[in-house]
Amino acid sequence: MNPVSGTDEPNPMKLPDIIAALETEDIRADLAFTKPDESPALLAQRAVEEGYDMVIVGGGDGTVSEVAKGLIHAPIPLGIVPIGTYNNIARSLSIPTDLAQACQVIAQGQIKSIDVGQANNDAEHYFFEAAGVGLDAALFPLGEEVKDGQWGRTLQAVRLAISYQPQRLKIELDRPLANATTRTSLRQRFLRRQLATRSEFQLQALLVVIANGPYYGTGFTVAPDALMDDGLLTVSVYRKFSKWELVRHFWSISRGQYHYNPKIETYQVAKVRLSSPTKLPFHIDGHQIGELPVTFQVVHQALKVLVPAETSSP
Ligand SMILES: Nc1ncnc2c1ncn2[C@@H]1O[C@H](COP(=O)(O)OP(=O)(O)OP(=O)(O)O)[C@@H](O)[C@H]1O
Repeated sequence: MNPVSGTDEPNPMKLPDIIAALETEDIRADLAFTKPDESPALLAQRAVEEGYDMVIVGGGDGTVSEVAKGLIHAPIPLGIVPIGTYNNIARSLSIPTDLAQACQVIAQGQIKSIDVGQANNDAEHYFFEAAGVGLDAALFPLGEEVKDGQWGRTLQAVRLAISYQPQRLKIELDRPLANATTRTSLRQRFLRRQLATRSEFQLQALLVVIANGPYYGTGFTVAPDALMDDGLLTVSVYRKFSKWELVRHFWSISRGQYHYNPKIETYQVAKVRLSSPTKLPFHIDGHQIGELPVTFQVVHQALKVLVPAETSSP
């Protein structure tokens, strides 16, 4: 459990309720708290080695993803008690935020093997929500401080967003465009006819989001149709957006309303490579970890998670 995830009452005060809810479900758990400067992935790995039946994480997306990293390809599942601020991973998996209901899912739900994203085939660089290149990668370093209500940082983020220019990018998909296209914009339909057999293209874009699930960041519905178990990442290319359109779009997706916009091209692939003639950073789950070129790929069914029984995907 992360004692500081979320913004409401301190998590240790929720502990008696969580333990009682687990006991009601006949689950007896040993408890460990996360530390600010130590990845809880190690705790999860140790639990696997010591023969525990499952690992239950109480925390937000940062904590859930760190614990999950320790369980990639492990034989035991992850149970999630979402007590973070946005809980995108839990939301993507239809796990309730009510503590008792979340514990019920852990006891009575089904085990689902979900996909995980990976950057550059690097065992250190898994992602669960989304990766990105362009404006959001530039903004994410400011994100945590904005989340903490530091208004100076918010102003800095707005200034950066307004002055950010579209970037030249080369996008290489692992399949021909015609096979990667989901909902089609006019340009996509044009591409589909003209370039159906091509799998790479060059363009200028404000940002490219590579989503594993529907939600990321501060609760954005970024890829409403993304499933976490289909072996595919959803690549959304934001082209020719005016700043005003972008603000409007992100405002509405932060409120769960996703409107299909013909200026967003969407592709579904298992692997995508992005490169650029300029130095551009990329992020995974909000952490800026390197510069282009980068290859993102899906690791199919990498993680076992307890989700509500008989719920259709994600
Ligand atoms: N014992 C601790 N004391 C202080 N900070 C901690 C401790 N354990 C973990 N952290 C920090 O908590 C952060 C992760 O928080 P987490 O993402 O779980 O919550 P959140 O930000 O409220 O939720 P969400 O990501 O869903 O919005 C990491 O930055 C980590 O370093």
